[in-house]
Amino acid sequence: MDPAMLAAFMARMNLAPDQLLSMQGALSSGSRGLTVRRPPPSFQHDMSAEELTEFLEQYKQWFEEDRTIPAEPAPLFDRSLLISEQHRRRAEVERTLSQHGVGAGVLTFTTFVGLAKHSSQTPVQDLRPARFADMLVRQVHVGHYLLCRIIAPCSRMVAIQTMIEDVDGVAYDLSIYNFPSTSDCTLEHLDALFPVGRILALREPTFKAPMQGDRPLVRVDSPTDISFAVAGSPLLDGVVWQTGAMLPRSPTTMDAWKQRGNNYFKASHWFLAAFAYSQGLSLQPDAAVLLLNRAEAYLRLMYYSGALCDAQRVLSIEGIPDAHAGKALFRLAKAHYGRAEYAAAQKSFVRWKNTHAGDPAADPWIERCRARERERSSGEYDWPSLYCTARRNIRLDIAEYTGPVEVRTMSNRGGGRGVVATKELRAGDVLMVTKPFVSVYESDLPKDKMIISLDLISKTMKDRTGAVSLERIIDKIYGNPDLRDKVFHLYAGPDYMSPPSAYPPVSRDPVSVEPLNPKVDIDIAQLEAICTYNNFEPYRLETHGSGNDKATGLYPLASLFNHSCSPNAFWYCIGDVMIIRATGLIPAGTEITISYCGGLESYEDRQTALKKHMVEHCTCSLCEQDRHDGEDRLRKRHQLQEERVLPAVFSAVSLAEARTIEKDVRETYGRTRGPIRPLLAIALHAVAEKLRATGRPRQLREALQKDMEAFRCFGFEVLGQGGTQDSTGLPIGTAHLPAQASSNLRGLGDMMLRVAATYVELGEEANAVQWIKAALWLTKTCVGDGKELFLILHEAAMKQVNIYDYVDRLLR
Ligand SMILES: C[S@@+](CC[C@H](N)C(=O)[O-])C[C@H]1O[C@@H](n2cnc3c(N)ncnc32)[C@H](O)[C@@H]1O
Repeated sequence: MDPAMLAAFMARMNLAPDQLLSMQGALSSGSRGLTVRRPPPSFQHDMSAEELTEFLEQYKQWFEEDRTIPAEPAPLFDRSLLISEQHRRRAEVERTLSQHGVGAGVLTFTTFVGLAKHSSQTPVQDLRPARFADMLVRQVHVGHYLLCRIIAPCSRMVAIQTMIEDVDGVAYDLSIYNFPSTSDCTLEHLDALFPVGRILALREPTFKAPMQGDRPLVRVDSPTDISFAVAGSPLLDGVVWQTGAMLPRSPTTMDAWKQRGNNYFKASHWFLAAFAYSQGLSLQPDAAVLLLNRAEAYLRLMYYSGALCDAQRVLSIEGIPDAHAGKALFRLAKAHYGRAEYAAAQKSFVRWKNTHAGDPAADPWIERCRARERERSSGEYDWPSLYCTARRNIRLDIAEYTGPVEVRTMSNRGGGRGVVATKELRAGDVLMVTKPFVSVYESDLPKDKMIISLDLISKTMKDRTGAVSLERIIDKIYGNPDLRDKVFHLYAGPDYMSPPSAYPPVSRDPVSVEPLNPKVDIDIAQLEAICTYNNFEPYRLETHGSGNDKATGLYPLASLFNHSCSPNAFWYCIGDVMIIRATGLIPAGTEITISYCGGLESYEDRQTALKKHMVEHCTCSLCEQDRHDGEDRLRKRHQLQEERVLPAVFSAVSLAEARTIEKDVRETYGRTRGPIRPLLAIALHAVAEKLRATGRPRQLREALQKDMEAFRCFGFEVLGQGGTQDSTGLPIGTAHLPAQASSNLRGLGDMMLRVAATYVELGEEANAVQWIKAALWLTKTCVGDGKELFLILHEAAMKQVNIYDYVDRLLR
């Protein structure tokens, strides 16, 4: 920095002349330094659950302690040294990436969620400009924006990192988090978004003390806090850069931007294409081709709100050529479809068809619109076909359905709301079929990158699908600003204002998407809390919860259900579609609960899972009974579950040893508790399997007894071993499904079929048929449909015990 600039800076900082010397010393070394603070506790990847909780407590304490250090001026750093430092970082990242490309292992990143962070809610035009000289470290500059210019190429860890200068030529690091399209992008992609010379206006920036060293940095968490000040922007009026002009090498005409956008589009870089078209549009706002092209790019990005607005704008331009109008109409129709406005979509597709005689392009779309409308009004779906599609493609195209339920105020629940039945419901009734706002599956993510996200709200570690889901939600709101309330009206915990009592929020009109100057505010801290309180780990029926495809999904409507470990409704997913059904009779007006912790057997596991969802103390009947069994029994049961009640153990031990395990598990349940004893059910069935393996009639009969008891322990009403039946003629009661149904649907059906196979072996066909019918009833009630899906779901189990053909014939 030249002496004149330094003097100007000193004057702005209100620093006395005698401070100049130390300041100058700091220029090259940065040694004047910030207040020394103790280093944060360090995280180890192999921490136990207890150590992790302890670490997260300590980290939070450290963070809060750090916040009590008063804000202070930042030391100055030599601009050219910072630039060369950033070039060095960039080269390092390039090296790492090129080595990484040849299989150098997994890159691991750690991030924290749940720390205080500011996101601006004030439009940039209502803010006042600030310069670094006005800014203090450890301060959020509310009421101001920082006009800055990128002076070195980007690098990245979790955040995008670069170097910026303000109008005075004072330079510091900039970290940008959560910017759309950048989570796994190349450095060239970053260069296109944030090239050297790009001018940004950062709304209400946070100037942060660094974790290491003493170089403070500007941290931007919300992408909506960034406005891109392009040529002609009023933000640049009268601005003179001390270090001289420095324009990014970018197009200066609308046509050149269009060309650039088209190049990106051809390379499937949809966001970069939309970004380029937006820059062209800043030069010529009514350029129909740019709007049309951007609408198409937005469709690919699933920015349906943006696509709809752009297409509408084209259609409103007077004298638009027919070809443009046709394209705009088709894109408008697709945008309506993406927004689940099926009637409006159908109308637009039909309009298009009417002006394109003989062209069948709209026909399949019209058919899809009709199918979606049918699903939405009837709640009826082609489950076998959806199930088969979901095995290849997780994201399913269906319309959502909301059954006879509604959200009501519930003051005894965190968030103050819950879901109730609006009419009497019975086992298997569909309450909701719902799509995620976003979902992320392990299989969506690159194999060579690991993000560990440490959640300081729930004091738990999230898997990387959890970390990525936050980025995806931000991206979706960025491109669909009118959907913001759908997420932001969810419960964010007691640190935030109570959400509105009604849900879902009233639908808003679509909002245009302007990447240069976003029209929506996304509060990242609140969003992180919303994710902690509301995210699901979707259990997919077609993978049978195998755990190979971990996932995180935000299902806003389903998030309104409160938890119970013995719920009156159960849920599962086919692909990414969540289905919620009643477990049994639910009188009108009764609260409907679902389980947040799947089919976890042990009390301890359930409490750990509930911690992630911020349910402090579950008061459901199962938890009450478990607590009544006492801590010793619960500890013993958990230990048995972890060490003994495992398929590998049962297959290795003798029948006598298996019986001992069953006895040990039995003793962990108090005599007086109710019949639901999930771990005992598993042990009993394992013993039954060992008995079956002997093939001897006496043992086969005992196996049947064990399985009957197992069914009772899971929560079925067993009406008799091939004996008494109710009016349905089935050997189990059909008024009620066990809570286990959702997470072990296939397992329970398989068990029934093994019972049937045993009866076949004993020559008691009538009983065998009853149990096959029971398994069929279970599939029908839990998943809908009958034979087709039943045969698919249980094919492996039936083939294993040689009854597939027998069952197939029976059901024909
Ligand atoms: C996904 S939200 C459920 C809907 C929430 N009640 C609302 O008003 O938006 C999860 C939060 O609801 C509350 N909650 C859920 N089940 C509960 C229960 N059984 N008892 C008390 N609060 C519960 C907890 O605060 C939990 O973190």
